Amino acid sequence: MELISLAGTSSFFGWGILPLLAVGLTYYQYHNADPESHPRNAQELLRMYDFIVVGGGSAGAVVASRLSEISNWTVLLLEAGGDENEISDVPALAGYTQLSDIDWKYQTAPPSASAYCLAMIGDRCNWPRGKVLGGSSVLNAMIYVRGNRHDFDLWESLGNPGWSYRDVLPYFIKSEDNRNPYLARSPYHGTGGLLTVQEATWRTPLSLAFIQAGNELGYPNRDINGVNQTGFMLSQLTVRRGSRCSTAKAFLRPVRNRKNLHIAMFAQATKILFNDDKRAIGVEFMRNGRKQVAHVRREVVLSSGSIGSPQLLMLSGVGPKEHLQEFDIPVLSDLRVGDNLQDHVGLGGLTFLIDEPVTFKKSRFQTFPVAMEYIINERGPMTTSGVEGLAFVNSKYANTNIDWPDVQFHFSPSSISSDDGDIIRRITGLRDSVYNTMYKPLIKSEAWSILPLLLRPKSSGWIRLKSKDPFVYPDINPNYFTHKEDMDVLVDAIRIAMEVSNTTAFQRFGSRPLTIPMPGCHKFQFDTYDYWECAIRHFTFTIYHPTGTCKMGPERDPTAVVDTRLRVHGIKGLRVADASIMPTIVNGNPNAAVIMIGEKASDMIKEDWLRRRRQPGR
Ligand SMILES: Cc1cc2nc3c(=O)[nH]c(=O)nc-3n(C[C@H](O)[C@H](O)[C@H](O)COP(=O)(O)OP(=O)(O)OC[C@H]3O[C@@H](n4cnc5c(N)ncnc54)[C@H](O)[C@@H]3O)c2cc1C
Repeated sequence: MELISLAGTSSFFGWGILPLLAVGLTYYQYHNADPESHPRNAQELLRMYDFIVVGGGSAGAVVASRLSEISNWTVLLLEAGGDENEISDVPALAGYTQLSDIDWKYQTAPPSASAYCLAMIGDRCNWPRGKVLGGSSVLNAMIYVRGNRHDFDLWESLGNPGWSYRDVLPYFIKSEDNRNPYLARSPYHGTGGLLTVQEATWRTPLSLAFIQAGNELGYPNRDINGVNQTGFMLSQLTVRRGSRCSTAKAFLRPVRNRKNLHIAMFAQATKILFNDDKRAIGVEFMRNGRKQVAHVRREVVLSSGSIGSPQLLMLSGVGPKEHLQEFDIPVLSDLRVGDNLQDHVGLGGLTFLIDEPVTFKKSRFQTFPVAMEYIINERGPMTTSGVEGLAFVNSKYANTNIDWPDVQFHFSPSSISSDDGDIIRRITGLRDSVYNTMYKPLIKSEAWSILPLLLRPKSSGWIRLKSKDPFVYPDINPNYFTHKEDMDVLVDAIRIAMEVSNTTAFQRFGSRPLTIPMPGCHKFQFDTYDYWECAIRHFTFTIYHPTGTCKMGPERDPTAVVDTRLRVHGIKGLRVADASIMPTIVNGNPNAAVIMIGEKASDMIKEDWLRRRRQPGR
C-alpha cells in the first residue's frame, strides 16, 4: 500500500523521488527502527553480564526481553541455533521445519517397559525441538491453549504458593494481544501485549461441521481459554497478519536495539560454572568452533527446554548422584533432574473419509494463486496451521463434577497423506509398510482426522545422560502407557471421535472411519478395545509436549529440582524457567503456559534483585 501511494506521488514530484527515497532509507537504516526487523547476532561479547539466559526459546526469549527492560542490567542470551527463516514464518508449512537445520531432531529410545512407537522406523518416535531463536515456538503448530485452572491450583496445592490460577492468569493476559474482538472483550484475554493471538482467518467448511458436531454431542462452542475448558472451538493461534508469531518475533524483535541485551546465536552452552560456594559464576559455551566463557554477576537463567535444561544441569553436576557418578561428574546438588518426564500422547492417523471435495489437500492448495494470496494479502489457505478445531471432552473415566476434561481432540481437515506423502510421512518416521498399506491408498480421497490426546497421563519417563560430551544427545525414555488407565482413557477417546463422525454435521459429508487395519494389528477385530490398544502402541503420536524434567516443588519434596521462585535447590544464582519446571503437565498445548512461566520468572527475578537494592543489608 505504501509503495502504491508513493508511486502515485512520483508523478507530481517526477521520477527522481524514488531513487532519492531509496538512498535516504538506506542511509538512515530505517529497518533498524522497525520492531519487526530480525534481532542482531552479537559478535563482540562482554566478559561479564548481570544475567545470562541459556536458550532463547518460548520461555528464554521472554526472560531475556523482560530482564533487559531494566536498562542498567546487562543481559546475554545464548542460543544454540540461528534465526527464523521464511519457511518457518508460513503457518501451512510448519511441518517443513521438522528434520531441518532448525530442529534438534531428537528421538525417543526404543521402548523397554511397555510397547509404543512400533509403527515408526526403529520403534523410535521423532521428538522435534526448535534449535533456533524462538525455540520450539518456531516449529510448533501455533495452537494457543492456556491449560485448565485446576492445573495451576494443583501446582499450588503441591507446595508451590504463588502458582494458583488466580496468580498466573495476569501473566497470560500480560503477554497477549488478542486480535479477535469477541475474545479480546473477555476479561480472560489481553490486548496490547507482545504476543499476537487470533483465530485463523481461513478455514474449510469442515471446521464448522466440527463445532456443530460438538453441539450435537452436548458440548458447547466456547472459548476454551475462558471461564470453562470443556467444549469445542476454532483454534486460537499465535499468528500475526497471517504469519507465525514466535516468541522471537513477539519478544525479541521489538527490543533488538537495546544496548544492554546481547543475543549470541550459534552459541551452545556446554557447562554452568560454579564457585566453591555453589554459586553460578558463568557459562561455558561453544561458538564458531571455539570454547568461550561468559561470567555472570547476578544469575544464570536456564531456559533450554525439557531436554536441554536437564542435560545441562547434569553435565554441570546437578542431578541424581548415582547417575552423575557413573560419568565421574562431581556432584554439587543431588536432585532428581531428568525424572518426571510427562508428555501428551495419543493415536496418530485416526482418519475419516468423506465424499465432498472440501478437505485440505496439497493438490488443491499448493498452487500459484494460493501462494500469491498469501504473499500479497497475508490471507488464504497458507495461513492455516492445519489444526482448525480443538475440543476438550470427558472420557467415561473423567470426573464430570469439575471442569477438568481428560481428553483433547485436534481436528484437521486432512490426513497423513493429504500432502501426497511429501512431509508428514517423513516427519512422523512411519515405516513404509504402514504408510503404503493405510495412507497411500487415500491420496486421491477426501479425508479428515481427529488426534485424540491423553491430557493427564499417569505414566512418566526420564531423561538421562548417555555421555559426558555435551554434544551427545541424552537418552529420552517417555515410558508411555506403563499405566493401563492411560490406555483406557485413550481407547474411550477414540469412541468419542467415532461419535463425532456419526453426527448429522459430518454425515452430511458422508463421513465414515478408515477401516484398513493397522499392519501388526490384523489379529484383532477392528473397533475392539484390543484393536485400538494395538493401534495406539503402533501409531503412538506425541505432539511434542515434554514437560516436568526439572520439577518445581518445595525443599521437602524429594523429587523437586527448583523451588517456587524457580531457584535450583542447593545452588545459588541459578534458576530454571521453561517447560521443564511444570510439576504436572498442563491440560492442553503448553506453549502459552511456558510463556507465562517466562513472564512470571522475569517478575520474580526483578522483585528479588530490585527489592534487595531497596533494602540494603539483606
Ligand atoms: C513440532 C511441535 C509442535 C508443537 N505444537 C504446539 C502447539 O501448537 N501449541 C503449543 O502450545 N505447544 C506446541 N508445542 C510445544 C511447545 O512449542 C513447547 O512446549 C514450548 O515451545 C517449549 O518451550 P521451552 O522454552 O521450554 O523450550 P524451547 O522453546 O524448545 O526452547 C529451548 C531453547 O533452548 C535452546 N537450547 C537448548 N540447549 C541449549 C544449549 N545448551 N545452549 C544454548 N541454547 C540451548 C534451544 O535451541 C531452544 O531455542 C509443539 C512443539 C513442537 C516441537
